[in-house]
Amino acid sequence: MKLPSGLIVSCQARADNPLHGPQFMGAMALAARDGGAVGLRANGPEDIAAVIAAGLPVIGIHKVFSDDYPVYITPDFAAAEAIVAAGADIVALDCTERPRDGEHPKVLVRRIREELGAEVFADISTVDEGLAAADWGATYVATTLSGYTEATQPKPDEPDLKLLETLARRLSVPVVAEGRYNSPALVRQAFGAGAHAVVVGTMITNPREITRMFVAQGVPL
Ligand SMILES: CC(=O)N[C@H](C=O)[C@@H](O)[C@H](O)[C@H](O)COP(=O)(O)O
Repeated sequence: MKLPSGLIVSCQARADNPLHGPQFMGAMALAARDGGAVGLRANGPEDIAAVIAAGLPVIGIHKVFSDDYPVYITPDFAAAEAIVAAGADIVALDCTERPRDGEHPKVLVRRIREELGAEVFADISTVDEGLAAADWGATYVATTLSGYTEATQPKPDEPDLKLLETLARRLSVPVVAEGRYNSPALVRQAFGAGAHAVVVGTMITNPREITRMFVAQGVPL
């Protein structure tokens, strides 16, 4: 399924989160769909299989953490294969130039498209990485990793609208805004800057973080 233009909701909860698990992420997906989301992003085969029931296009990722390498979003072909088998329409992967254990992202993009027949969603952090990923054949380029790589730290509170705007101007593939789009006003700015779609995670699907924000910013000491 192609990714329509609109709001995409990322339904993710790590193992330490009380909402971890396919039952919760499946329910989040239904709520997001009923609220008007046009697509979903989910992590790992189990959660992906659960969110598919919402009937929206799914951007699948497979986070695999390593002590030796910084790349963890779908770091290798086996990780991509597992999420396509679970039903992901689109595979998102780290397309930064950071060191990894295994094949270069250029090779992964080609293999995912040719061998798995899936579309590729390139998570990048800089203009050069975005241009390279589009050259390699990525179907979508997304600003997901801005603020999370050495080249883009320290992480600001605001999303990287400048990166989005530059890529949208220079690329012919759809550019997706992702990372710290924490309010409807910022989502609107992303569309104004040329985004094809905007992915929102924490502020919609992570009640623990939302509660922390209310407590930190709203409750008097
Ligand atoms: C850097 C990284 O690992 N980002 C992850 C990618 O899948 C998720 O943890 C984010 O929640 C997602 O990108 C949405 O962003 P935000 O939660 O800021 O709306």
